[in-house]
Amino acid sequence: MPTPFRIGTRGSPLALVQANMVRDALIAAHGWSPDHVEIVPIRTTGDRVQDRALAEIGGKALWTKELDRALHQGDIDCSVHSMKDVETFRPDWVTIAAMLPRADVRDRIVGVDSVEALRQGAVVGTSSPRRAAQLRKLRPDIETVLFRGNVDTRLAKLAAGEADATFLAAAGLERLGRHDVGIAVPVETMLPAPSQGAVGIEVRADDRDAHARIAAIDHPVTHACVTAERGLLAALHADCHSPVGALATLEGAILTLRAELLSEDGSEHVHGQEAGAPGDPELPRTMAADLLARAPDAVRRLFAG
Ligand SMILES: NCc1[nH]cc(CCC(=O)O)c1CC(=O)O
Repeated sequence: MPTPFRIGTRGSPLALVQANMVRDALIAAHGWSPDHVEIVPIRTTGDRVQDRALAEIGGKALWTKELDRALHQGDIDCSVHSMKDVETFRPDWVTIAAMLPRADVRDRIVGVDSVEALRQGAVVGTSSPRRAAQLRKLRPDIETVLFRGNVDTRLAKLAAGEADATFLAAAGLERLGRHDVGIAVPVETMLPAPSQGAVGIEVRADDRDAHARIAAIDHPVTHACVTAERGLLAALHADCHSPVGALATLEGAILTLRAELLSEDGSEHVHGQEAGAPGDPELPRTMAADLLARAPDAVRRLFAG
């Protein structure tokens, strides 16, 4: 029997579904037999710590540190991530070799049918600085409380009356088969997090075999859009503390990047939209410079880098 190709993943239900999508794609692309691919779940600090905001306890590295170590040591051949959870700046020894086709990029609101339908003074559970700021931009009367944990934990908190509503990414809900949960919020109302809905696969930069195998399942449209969104984050020196929404779309040969930066309470904000060639690293850089130049002080201060 050949040595199986090892796919490293976090152990959460969503992460395992996404790892299985990668497994299925590899089997289909290479005609491999199912026992040629092995899924290796790895428990991360981010999975263990559920009671504080992600930003507070160390950011996106919490989801990637243990997986990085396993990849670096050669315990796994690739690692699968929600691109939204992948740090803006990655070490040189690792390469994002592919992205799967993106799912619905929108947030879903759970508990009420829309942002507009929230009662005056409602309480909304979220730990996302972006969602809190975007919500309070539209509805300054609303209060936010900390909500973390997996989908079921958050829904249980909602059912227990800890909040009137919460937000969850449509992508995660769909991949978990929870099509019944929540109502999609239009991107015009809440611009999604950069990379939301995209699954990425990393390999060691020096592992040419793994790179070739993984590159075969790449979805170039998703890859181009998410690369532009991540380029914007890099140019802004932004991370998971930063209230920023961004969404790139590709139609024909034109990539359109939309972005919004907000102050923490959402009272100040700046929005931009620019079109250009996919893969042009100048597009997100120019956009970042333009947004920062136009941003009110309370916003620019958050992106001082
Ligand atoms: N920050 C946690 C996280 N990372 C990826 C997803 C969902 C899947 C995705 O957006 O790709 C979620 C949950 C959420 O935001 O509701």
